[in-house]
Formats: sequence, C-alpha cells, structure tokens
Amino acid sequence: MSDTNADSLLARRIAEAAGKLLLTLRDSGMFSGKALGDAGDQIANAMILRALAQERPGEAVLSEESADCSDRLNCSRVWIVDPLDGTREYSEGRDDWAVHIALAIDGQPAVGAVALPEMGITLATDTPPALPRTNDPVRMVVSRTRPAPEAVAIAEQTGAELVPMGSAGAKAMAVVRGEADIYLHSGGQYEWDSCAPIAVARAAGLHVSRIDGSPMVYNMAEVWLPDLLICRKEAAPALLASVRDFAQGAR
Ligand SMILES: Nc1ncnc2c1ncn2[C@@H]1O[C@H](COP(=O)(O)O)[C@@H](OP(=O)(O)O)[C@H]1O
Ligand SMILES: [Mg+2]
Repeated sequence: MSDTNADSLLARRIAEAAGKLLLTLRDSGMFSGKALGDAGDQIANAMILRALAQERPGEAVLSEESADCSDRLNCSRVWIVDPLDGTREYSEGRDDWAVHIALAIDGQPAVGAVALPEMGITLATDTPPALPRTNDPVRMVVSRTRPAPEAVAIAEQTGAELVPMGSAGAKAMAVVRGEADIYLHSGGQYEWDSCAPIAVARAAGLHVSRIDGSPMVYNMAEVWLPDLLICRKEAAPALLASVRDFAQGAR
C-alpha cells in the first residue's frame, strides 16, 4: 500500500467518524437552529483535530474552525479540513451537508474523503468511483443560497437543468455519483470548502479547475479560493469558453 493510500484510508475513517458524531448530535435534540450548527462545527472539529494529532502527530492542519497558523506554509503536507460543510443545511435538518478531510501535498489536492452522513456514504481517493453516464438534460448543481451567475446564464443558454443544493462537498459528490454533470461555483469559497471534494473528483477522472481554467492550488497564504468547475473532461472546453464569454459580456 502506498503512503498516500494509507492517508486516504485515514481521511475516510476520520470523515466517517465525524459524520456519525454529527448525526448523533443532531438526533439528541439538545440544540436547534444556529446553536446546532455552531455545536456541530466545534464538536466535529475537536474530534478531527484529536484524530489527526494521534495518527499524524506534528503535521500541519488548516481547518475552517481553527485559528490559522502560518507555519503550515513551510510544510509539504497539510491536512485541509471542513468539519461540517453545509452548516446551514445541517442545522435546518436537511441531508445536503458533508465532512471534508483532505491532505494537500506541495499544494496539490492529493488525498480526500467526503462523508455524506445522511446518505451513509463516504467517497474517498482510496477507491474513487467509476464515472457514471451523463444525464439528459444535463444537470448543473449550484448553491441554494448563492448560485453562480455564470451557471445560471449557461443553463439558460444550453437548456441544462439547475439543481440547487447545499454544501460544496454534497454538490461535488453529486457530480462524482452521476446525479449531476456540472458543479460551477463563483463568488466565494475557502480552501477547506473544495480541497477534499476536488481531490475525490480528480481521482474519479473528472475535470477540476478554477473557472478561468487554471489549477486549484492549496496551502496558500490566502485561503480564499472563490470559484471552481467540476465536470466531465470532454465538457470542460465549452464550459470554460462560456464562462469567458459571460465575463466579457459583463464588462
Ligand atoms: N460567496 C461565498 N463566500 C464565502 N463562502 C461561501 C460563498 N459561497 C459558498 N460559500 C461556502 O461554501 C460552502 C458551500 O456553500 P453553498 O452550499 O452555498 O454552495 C459553505 O461552507 P460552510 O457550510 O462550511 O460554511 C459556504 O459557506
Ligand atoms: Mg464549507
């Protein structure tokens, strides 16, 4: 087994365990609304940090729910974690939320696990799924609350169906699982929102990039990584051209 595969299996184990914790917390009925989301963020983060400290002592971690430390910029291996992606949806009792555990190596999204606890599944780079058939009409997943204007325009032009969904991980895994064909986001996100989903999508053989076609690069000083495109490789050139046309039209 390669070292990276051991890291993938660890990412999967931790994402699954954190997902179970989050389900238990919600089922307890102890918290609701924003208090539930806050408790979920904190409890999942604490568990994930302890697990990483135990299994990979001394390695750098960048988490949505922890203070950032610039020491990570000197590290080749950095765990990039979103303990609860789709906090809003989790606190609303919906099923579109996820746990993200990724390992960036030299800025590349090398390892990732995305747990979808309500569905009882975890997708990870140790066993990336085969690509399913495309949908007809084409389905584009977009943020429920902040759909990318580019995605809305492209759907209108091409007759694609827009599928609003919470959580970057849930949307990316919808493409990996064949429930959707395209995930196009713009306007804002951070490294933890996309690192694990991008690692899994890339391992599954999908196209992954920024919406200008440049690569997704992680463990940067500035963790703002505001846009992404995940789709079939053969669909990428036309989608990137449409995004360019949209940007030119907006000028
Ligand atoms: N414009 C924006 N600015 C900052 N973060 C954004 C954003 N749009 C989406 N996100 C983040 O990306 C994740 C998925 O969002 P969405 O469901 O809207 O697609 C959410 O992460 P969290 O739930 O971890 O905060 C959300 O906060
Ligand atoms: Mg997130």
